[in-house]
Amino acid sequence: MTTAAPYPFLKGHGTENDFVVLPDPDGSVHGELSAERVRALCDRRAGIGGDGVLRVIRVDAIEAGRGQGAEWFMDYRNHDGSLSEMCGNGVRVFGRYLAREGLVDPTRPVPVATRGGVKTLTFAGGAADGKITADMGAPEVFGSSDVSVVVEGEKRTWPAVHISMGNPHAVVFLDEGASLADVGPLHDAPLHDEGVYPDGVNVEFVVRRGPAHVAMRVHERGAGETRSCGTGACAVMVATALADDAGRGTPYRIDLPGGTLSVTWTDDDRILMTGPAVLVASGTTAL
Ligand SMILES: N[C@@H](CCC[C@H](N)C(=O)O)C(=O)O
Repeated sequence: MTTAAPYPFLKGHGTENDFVVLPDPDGSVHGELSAERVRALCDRRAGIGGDGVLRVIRVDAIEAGRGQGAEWFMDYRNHDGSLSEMCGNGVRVFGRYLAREGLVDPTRPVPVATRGGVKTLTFAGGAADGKITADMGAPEVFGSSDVSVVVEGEKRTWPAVHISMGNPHAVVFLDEGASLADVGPLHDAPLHDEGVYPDGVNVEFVVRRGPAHVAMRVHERGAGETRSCGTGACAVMVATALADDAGRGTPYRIDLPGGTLSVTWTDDDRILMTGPAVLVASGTTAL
């Protein structure tokens, strides 16, 4: 691997879904950010460590003319260097960085361009340091009977609900009385139908905790089991609200190993996800 000149990075997380943030406003620092470099940065022993990388780059430097009013593009990469359309925890961390650096005005909605379209961030109380709500747009629900997930170690197959939040999800409801630990270790990616998910899938396992309240574990495409997944929490909320036949506008509490997110499905078919976003370190690296 080639060694780069030292360049700035930050480390942040949203409900312990953690990211290496790479400021690269005009695209001159990283050029074509290689999968190899992403893997080196995300390595938890030899690198900085993270579930993914968030490159902060101006729309004009990467997708000129496609920002629909957004100035900034979240160039998201998974831990293994693969691309994803969207990252829900990542976009809040991305917004935290922009607000902290004075690159956006947190008293106003902030549009962020992603491969999954423009997502708009709202900062609680207009403050740069409170919770952040991401308007994740409309979910796509593809049905509930023809998708299954197999966790090899447990030799179990579950039906799953196929939902897209820009990226693909399979939501599995465990039987009443089951616990999330019953799924067993999620070291390997759950098996899934390649015909349904040709580009892989994020798999969520869900138990109910009470009215409009669930808990979940997630195995992320390109990252393994993580402590949280924002788009996964949104997919889980949609699947649960459909199962509940719930009216729109009810906030659902989604507990994850790394924290709690609140997700609401609006009357006009948008998913609003609210949660924390934290920057914990900054420095330079030549990785
Ligand atoms: N952790 C993210 C999702 C990241 C992308 C995902 N692994 C994929 O490949 O689609 C989130 O918070 O949404």
